[in-house]
Amino acid sequence: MEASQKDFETAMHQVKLLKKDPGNEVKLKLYALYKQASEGPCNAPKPGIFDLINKAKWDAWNALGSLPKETARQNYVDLVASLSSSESSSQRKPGADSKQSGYETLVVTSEDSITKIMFNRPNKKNAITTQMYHEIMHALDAAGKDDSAFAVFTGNGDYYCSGNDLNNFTNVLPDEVEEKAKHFAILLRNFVDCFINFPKPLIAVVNGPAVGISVTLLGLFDIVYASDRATFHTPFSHLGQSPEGCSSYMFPKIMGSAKAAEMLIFGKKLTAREAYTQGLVSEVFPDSTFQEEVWTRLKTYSQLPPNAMKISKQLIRNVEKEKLHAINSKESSILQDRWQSDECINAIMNFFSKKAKL
Ligand SMILES: CCCCCCCCCCC/C=C/C(=O)SCCNC(=O)CCNC(=O)[C@H](O)C(C)(C)COP(=O)(O)OP(=O)(O)OC[C@H]1O[C@@H](n2cnc3c(N)ncnc32)[C@H](O)[C@@H]1OP(=O)(O)O
Repeated sequence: MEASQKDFETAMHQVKLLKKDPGNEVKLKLYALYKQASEGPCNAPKPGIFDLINKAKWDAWNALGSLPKETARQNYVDLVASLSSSESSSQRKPGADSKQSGYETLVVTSEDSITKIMFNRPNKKNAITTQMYHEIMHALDAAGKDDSAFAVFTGNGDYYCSGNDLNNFTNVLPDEVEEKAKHFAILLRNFVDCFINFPKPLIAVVNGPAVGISVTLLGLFDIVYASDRATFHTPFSHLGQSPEGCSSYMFPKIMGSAKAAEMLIFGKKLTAREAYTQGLVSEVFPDSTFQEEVWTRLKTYSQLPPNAMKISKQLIRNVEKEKLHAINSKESSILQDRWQSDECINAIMNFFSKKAKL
């Protein structure tokens, strides 16, 4: 049914009740539709080029050409209805309805133009199970296509993430090891590829200790904020394994080969301050104010023009994309062999016999 004059008047009243400024672009659209609906095609003289505000209004109205009054009225009523409904949904309790369904190991929310992907196995220090690898890939794919400005990873509980869930190694029968190792190498390669390919700014909010692959991936993030309680640990040699997440290339590039070697070969654990000094972390915050300071800042950044941010991210990252894919492929194939080695199998058995807490 077409909008009536009464609907139009009600919409004009609703506009005045909007609590949030809808922004200049929307206000110009409202103005143009209002003028077209009430007076028809633009008939006012064109303002001078330095009369910027009136010229913008005139341009918006004039751009509607010969749009019929009834259509303009309908479009005006529809636009106001969408503004009112998005305002009332944004007034709902934060997080109440923004949580995306279909995830068991993550909490994925979209609010304030930010897609937040939270590791959600706090009792297991957010260790990454095979299900979680798949859910993260799915969440990244969706976040790359949704209307958020950027994606943020963080952890629920006291840990950011304790890396690969070592239970991924259990339940593998001796005659299945070769096949499983091949399968996991493909999974790992695809998983890391999702981070290399992610088109928007990618931010880590490292709320606590980070281990293994959750650390190496940080080299593929654009910004890393850390609580001063966070630590960064890549105990690959202890586990009979080798670096992944493109860290064999990104870490020496970020922190220099001497510092990267200490982390990736000897498993030196860094404090948040050390990680900051070495360029892995953008900024460190006191744990007591971490969440508040970081999210306030991210909300402000999320209001910047999203396409500009996306293009800048891609300019920074795309030069090395092919190289990173090749490195990822190499690291995954080396790990495929490592997982079948005695060094690795013994280290995993040690973890489960609780002989070797890292
Ligand atoms: C055949 C081929 C299969 C290949 C499969 C490979 C799949 C892809 C691999 C990609 C490459 C990734 C590499 C890495 O990430 S290497 C790093 C791996 N992570 C670790 O080695 C950390 C192990 N955990 C610990 O050392 C400690 O738990 C930790 C220091 C993190 C915390 O110690 P704390 O004493 O504070 O707490 P608990 O140990 O009591 O932990 C609480 C419970 O959480 C469980 N937990 C924690 N981390 C892990 C983990 N990574 N894997 C599995 N389980 C984990 C821990 O066991 C406790 O559980 P319970 O309460 O049930 O005992």
